[in-house]
Amino acid sequence: MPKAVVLGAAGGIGQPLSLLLKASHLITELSLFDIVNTPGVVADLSHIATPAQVTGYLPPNDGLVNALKGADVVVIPAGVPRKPGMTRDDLFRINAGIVRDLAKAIATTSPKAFVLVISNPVNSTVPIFAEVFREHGVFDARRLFGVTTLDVVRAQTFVAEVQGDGRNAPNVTVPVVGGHSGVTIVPLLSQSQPPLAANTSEEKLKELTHRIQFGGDEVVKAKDGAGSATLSMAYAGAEFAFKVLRALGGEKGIISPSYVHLSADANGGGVIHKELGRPVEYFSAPVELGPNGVERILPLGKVTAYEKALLEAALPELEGNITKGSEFITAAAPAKPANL
Ligand SMILES: NC(=O)c1ccc[n+]([C@@H]2O[C@H](COP(=O)([O-])OP(=O)(O)OC[C@H]3O[C@@H](n4cnc5c(N)ncnc54)[C@H](O)[C@@H]3O)[C@@H](O)[C@H]2O)c1
Ligand SMILES: O=C(O)C[C@H](O)C(=O)O
Repeated sequence: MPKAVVLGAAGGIGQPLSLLLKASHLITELSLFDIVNTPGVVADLSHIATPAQVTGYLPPNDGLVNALKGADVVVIPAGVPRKPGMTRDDLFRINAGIVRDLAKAIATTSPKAFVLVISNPVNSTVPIFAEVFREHGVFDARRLFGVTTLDVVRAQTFVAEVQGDGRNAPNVTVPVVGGHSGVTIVPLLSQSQPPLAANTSEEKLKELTHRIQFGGDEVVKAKDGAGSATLSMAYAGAEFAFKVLRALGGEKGIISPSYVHLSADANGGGVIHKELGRPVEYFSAPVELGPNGVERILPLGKVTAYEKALLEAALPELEGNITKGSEFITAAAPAKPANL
């Protein structure tokens, strides 16, 4: 039975996420790391009568390394959240260095683990992980995931509300693709199941799209300086982690959108490149999960002219975010000695 690790476990997301993981019977070991307050979180969770045995670690010494030893799945909500008026990209200055250091520890301690990145800006932090893993010779695109599940969860909820039955949210499916910030979040509302009413106005479609793209801002505004989504993110992060764990356990046919390097499937994301009309390195698309991680990236399928325009609007920002993340590592790498 697998070991799950949470890095940033004492934070706003980390605590409820660790609770949901502790409550799950899919894991037997739950290892928590944070730079503060881990012992209290561990003491609290360890009284819950579920199989997972909880251990906690702090820096300095080998806290992070010990937390990561033998990890099968590492979930990462470490880093600072937004305040009103900030974009996710504004978090790069602080979070890029945090995730780089966590990535180095994973690369050297648990290079085979599935890595689920929540820390923002996800569009850039995932490329940071990939480049650090590449530098250490352990990059496997099939095992690195940007967690975009919250966008899907929001889409389910908001579409069910528009359909007049909020209670049906768990039965609604809406693919949400692209990235995880503003216009890079692209809901494919034409593929909603159950479908939106045929007479849904263009205005309503735009309103719904905007709400899914900027749902995070609603929470940041309501929290008024006290952070961003934590509880809904913990729910979404756990939901995705459970899918990964079930696939790891051999369950077949599990599909979930996730932000991945498109080399993760056998044809290198060729289907998506064709659909988008240009190559893009990372993209959130529905992926089929298996015991080795990504088994297959599914095509986006039929999109409307409106959705095509949304995809076109998403790509420049997404590509800029990807380059920023990758170059944070590659530009800092020492130059290779010239071949004499
Ligand atoms: N992917 C998504 O959909 C999504 C959704 C919500 C929030 N987020 C992001 O998740 C991150 C965390 O949000 P939060 O609300 O939990 O913030 P928070 O400030 O409440 O918690 C962050 C935790 O990270 C810890 N931390 C900082 N540096 C660390 C390090 N080097 N190693 C380990 N832990 C470290 C902090 O001590 C803190 O406990 C933010 O970047 C936020 O933007 C992403
Ligand atoms: O909005 C944020 O900054 C946090 C998160 O990315 C979200 O979508 O809620």
